Amino acid sequence: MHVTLRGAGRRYGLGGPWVLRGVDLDVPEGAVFRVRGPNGAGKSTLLRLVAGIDAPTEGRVIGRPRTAYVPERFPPALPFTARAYLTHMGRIHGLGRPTAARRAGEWLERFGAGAHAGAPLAELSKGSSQKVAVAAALLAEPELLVLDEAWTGLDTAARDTLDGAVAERAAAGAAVLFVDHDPRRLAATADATYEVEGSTVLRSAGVGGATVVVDAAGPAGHEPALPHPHTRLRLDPRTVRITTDAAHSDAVLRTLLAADPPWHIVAVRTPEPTENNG
Ligand SMILES: Nc1ncnc2c1ncn2[C@@H]1O[C@H](COP(=O)(O)OP(=O)(O)OP(=O)(O)O)[C@@H](O)[C@H]1O
Repeated sequence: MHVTLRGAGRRYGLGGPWVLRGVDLDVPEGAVFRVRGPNGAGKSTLLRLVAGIDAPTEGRVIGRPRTAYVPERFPPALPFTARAYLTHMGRIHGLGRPTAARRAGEWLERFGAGAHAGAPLAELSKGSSQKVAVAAALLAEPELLVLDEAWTGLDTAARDTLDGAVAERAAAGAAVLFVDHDPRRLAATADATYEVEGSTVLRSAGVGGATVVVDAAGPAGHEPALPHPHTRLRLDPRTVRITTDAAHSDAVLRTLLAADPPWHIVAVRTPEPTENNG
């Protein structure tokens, strides 16, 4: 089962600014999608809507796969040991107690936290708490895995383990949506990148390939006719921001310049792929 956002918008408080608006996003089975954007753009907000732990202020979220969500900050002060917490989470996800307890132990071992199984959560280090948080998400074998900077605080070995576990879940047909500040994170696994920009969510071109951003000005209110794969964002009545991949950017520019009346190219830029913007 996949999850779809239709015209989804979220704002906090009465009359607060729209963090997200008019978001259409389809997260199909087996897809691994990265979400990028500057601090405060609304990435966590988007992930909470997709994970179903927050509801949109307007618009709809369609489909509710069995979901596991790892938040940016894991509440560490729960009155459980690591093993008991994981077993409890497994039970919530419908596992029998023996299976939940066995998987709890296996995932703690896999993340190099086996020694902490009997430790109260409140006494764990930040990194060890994070291992428990990702183990809790993985042991339920969710259909949708939502990871909000879940790698932060993990040691190198645990990061690699999480990369591998995400690839495994995707291969098993689960959908994965993640935010991470390392641009190389899951580069080989991710199918697409979505940019949260100006309260909308735009699909970037291929993850490995360069993205080209073209700002073009034309007659007020006109939409450029572009047969090439791209996303667009209206910046003002005359100006449209077109994002495409490098392979199509020349054709996009030619089409804009050959239009009648021609579009004026205001700016062309290639966002640095190593830009540390999540
Ligand atoms: N619960 C909340 N109540 C009020 N405002 C909120 C709440 N959650 C988020 N916001 C606001 O919504 C905007 C987007 O926040 P969000 O956490 O989604 O951004 P982000 O892209 O994940 O940021 P970062 O990269 O810093 O983690 C921010 O202006 C933030 O202050």
